Amino acid sequence: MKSKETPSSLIMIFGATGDLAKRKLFPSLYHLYRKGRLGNNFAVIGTARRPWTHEELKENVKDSVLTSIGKSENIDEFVSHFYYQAHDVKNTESYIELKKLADKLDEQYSLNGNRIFYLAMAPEFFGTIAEHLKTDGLNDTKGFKRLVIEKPFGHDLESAKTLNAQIRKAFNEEEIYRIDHYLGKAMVQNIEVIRFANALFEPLWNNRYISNIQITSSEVLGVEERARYYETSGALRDMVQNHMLQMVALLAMEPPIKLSTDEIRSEKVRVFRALRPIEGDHVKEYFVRGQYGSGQIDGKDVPAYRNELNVDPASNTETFVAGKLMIDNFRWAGVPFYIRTGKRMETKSTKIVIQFKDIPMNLYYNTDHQLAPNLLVIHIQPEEGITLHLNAKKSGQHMETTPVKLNFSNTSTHGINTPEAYEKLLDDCLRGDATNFAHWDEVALSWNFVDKISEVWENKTQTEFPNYASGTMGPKASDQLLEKDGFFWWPVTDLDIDNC
Ligand SMILES: NC(=O)C1=CN([C@@H]2O[C@H](COP(=O)(O)OP(=O)(O)OC[C@H]3O[C@@H](n4cnc5c(N)ncnc54)[C@H](OP(=O)(O)O)[C@@H]3O)[C@@H](O)[C@H]2O)C=CC1
Ligand SMILES: O=C1O[C@H](COP(=O)(O)O)[C@@H](O)[C@H](O)[C@H]1O
Repeated sequence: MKSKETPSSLIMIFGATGDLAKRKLFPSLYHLYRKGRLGNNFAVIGTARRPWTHEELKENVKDSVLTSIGKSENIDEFVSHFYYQAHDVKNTESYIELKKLADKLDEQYSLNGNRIFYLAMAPEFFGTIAEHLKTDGLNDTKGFKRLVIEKPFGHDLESAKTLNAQIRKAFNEEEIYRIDHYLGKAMVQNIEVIRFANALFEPLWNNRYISNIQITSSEVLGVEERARYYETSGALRDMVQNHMLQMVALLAMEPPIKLSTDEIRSEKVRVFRALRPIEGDHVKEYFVRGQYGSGQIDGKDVPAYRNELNVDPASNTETFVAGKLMIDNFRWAGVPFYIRTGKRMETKSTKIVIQFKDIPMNLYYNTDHQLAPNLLVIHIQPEEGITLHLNAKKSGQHMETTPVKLNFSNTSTHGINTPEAYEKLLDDCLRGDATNFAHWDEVALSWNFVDKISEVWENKTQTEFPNYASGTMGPKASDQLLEKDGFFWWPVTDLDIDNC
């Protein structure tokens, strides 16, 4: 559970010259500082190989924050808390220098030995850094020690186990914060509240009333500069193993007995344990993979995945996945959870559609329009909110129905901008709340599920790649996946709050 006190802490960012630090971490720390969530007893050490000075880091932090807030502001006081130490994570001696600086700042800012180590670096370094933090005494202080680890947490179950064993030599499970930034998104956090704080939904949240659940997370961007990583990952490892399965778990879990980290995590783990394994010949029945071809985005031509920088021209990597997940427990027996995610799709959107079963008898059957099913749409991004699709009487003399929508827009209610996911997660970590981070058991079970699918895909080259044009919603087979069950993907753009 979250502590209400403003913590004092040293925050050490490994990979401080990188993209994540610049685009997400520095601005998030600034927002926390502005809101008084960081207090004044903090110091940040940025490290990377580049021979920057403290001043160069400060300039970079300034630039990143001002770009992010889009206006000029005096942030010198905030920036004065930042320090830089050039450091190669493979070099033992530089940890000794790092420790000296950390101990000095600890005293200067009265940090009580509290330390957060944020690994914003390529995953191949995670294990080495964790080991050095222990052997070189950086985590040997009297305060709290927390290790924040970026994704991907391994490449498969085996490598994830190896990594976990490495970091567990230096940190306890309670000290490890495995980031899944979707768990910091306002509306992902809202799933629990919608379900467990509304008498209206919880009684209906089961296979008696829900016919299917659809989760779409589509991106317009292509692979950009990340092909080296993405070629070894693909959409299944990049998005499904973590973000998509985490959303499934939050939608499907039983109500926890209380809102503690352990209780929530244990309910999510039970969902992963109930996930029907999809393996061997069943993979093609339940899962569809796609790779984008060339096409048009916003009227501009974009290249096929195989023509992107650093991509193998015969690449078998999937940039799109659609799947049907079954949760074999009492609550969800028979209810498909459809997921789809991909790059270079028509629109940037993450939405969850809960489709309720039709009413038992339609009194209005003979009117012009057949009754539309009730839908609960949870808008995760870019807009944040909920829409409930109902049927009402059309105004006029006749007894005709018309679909109506009840909207709640999170952004318009709570101000212009809800906090960035990273801001919330950093705040949680500072306060020792690991609820919105992935526990090892969740990571292991989700790799176990995904490995069985990737095993089949890696052994069988997809001869039809590319199989969807950039700017579309994926391959035809993704639509057929639902059609064979008598459903269809609700078009995400039609469901936008603005279109209501
Ligand atoms: N960028 C993003 O939006 C997201 C990133 N992530 C994850 O965050 C992590 C970082 O990603 P990102 O910032 O994009 O990566 P970048 O490649 O932009 O940054 C990598 C950082 O690591 C440093 N580095 C590389 N090798 C060494 C070394 N031997 N010793 C010390 N420092 C080193 C680099 O600095 P230098 O060259 O100066 O040494 C740089 O600061 C990855 O795990 C990624 O998967 C996750 C979600 C989103
Ligand atoms: O983790 C990742 O997520 C992003 C999508 O995140 P979003 O918050 O913009 O939806 C994805 O582009 C990236 O490939 C993946 O590594």
